[in-house]
Amino acid sequence: MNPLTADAVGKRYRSRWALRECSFALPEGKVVALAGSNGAGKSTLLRMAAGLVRPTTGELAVFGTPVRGRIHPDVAFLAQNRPLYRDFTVRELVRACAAMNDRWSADRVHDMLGSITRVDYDAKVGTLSAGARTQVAIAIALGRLPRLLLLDEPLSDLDPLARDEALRIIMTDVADRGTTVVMSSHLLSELREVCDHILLVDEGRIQLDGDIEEVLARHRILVGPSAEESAVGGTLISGTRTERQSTLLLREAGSVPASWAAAEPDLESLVMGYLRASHERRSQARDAQ
Ligand SMILES: Nc1ncnc2c1ncn2[C@@H]1O[C@H](COP(=O)(O)OP(=O)(O)OP(=O)(O)O)[C@@H](O)[C@H]1O
Repeated sequence: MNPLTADAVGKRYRSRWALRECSFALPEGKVVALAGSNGAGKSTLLRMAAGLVRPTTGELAVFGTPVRGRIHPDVAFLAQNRPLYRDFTVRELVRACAAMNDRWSADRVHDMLGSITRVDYDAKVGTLSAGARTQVAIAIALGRLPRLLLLDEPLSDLDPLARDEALRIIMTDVADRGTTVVMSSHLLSELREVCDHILLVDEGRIQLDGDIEEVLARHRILVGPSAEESAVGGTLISGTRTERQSTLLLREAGSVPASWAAAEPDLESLVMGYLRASHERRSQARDAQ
């Protein structure tokens, strides 16, 4: 069963739509990269999936059950600001979370904290480094034994070593329990190493949704003389141009003139190409007004 589906979901804050007509069905047991530029609607989508924000239109469902204003028992959500009681020690925090959750595995939390991060249980949460705090927050989220883990920017403000540790905790759970993870982030190169699936949101709409390998294989970056651009076949997503040379991102590239070089994009250039396209659409709409 799909861990998370969205059917024509939209969210309006006052007069402005943050998300519109978003439909998707995420596959089970995958690690999903939720990408998009600042203000694209990633947090809004995750908060709606966690039952913290109600959609204005459409419906989200977790394992087939519509999300109606409360978190599904199989879901754990870690918000961007990692809300933790800073005056508690790690031990007190873990005990408090155990008391607050009907379903809880102390062993899981101790495994994660003990063997992977070696966090000091007697340290006050507020005195931990940002990396250690994130690791504690992820370990606690996993204490709920979620089947769907929603993480909003789990890697932001972490140094490369702390990022690696945080990802290791997450991936250990994926390997041990087949958890589905949806992780918003701007760090595409890091996501590429751990994610199977991409959901790209921009302008409040889903721009890309699919298995990363398949999505990359459907696209090509073409570089060649600007004068011959009209001879290139396929669906143009976006391009950058100098007087002599064009660099184009195409979906389902068709005929490629001999003077052009073609290569499969990496995740970063693919996402950049789509974000550039929506930026161009926004500029054109502004110019037309
Ligand atoms: N509570 C709110 N009230 C009014 N507008 C909001 C609220 N929350 C979000 N928005 C607006 O909705 C849009 C989407 O915001 P959201 O935080 O979901 O984006 P995001 O993709 O998570 O951004 P970032 O990458 O910067 O965290 C933005 O324009 C934001 O200003």
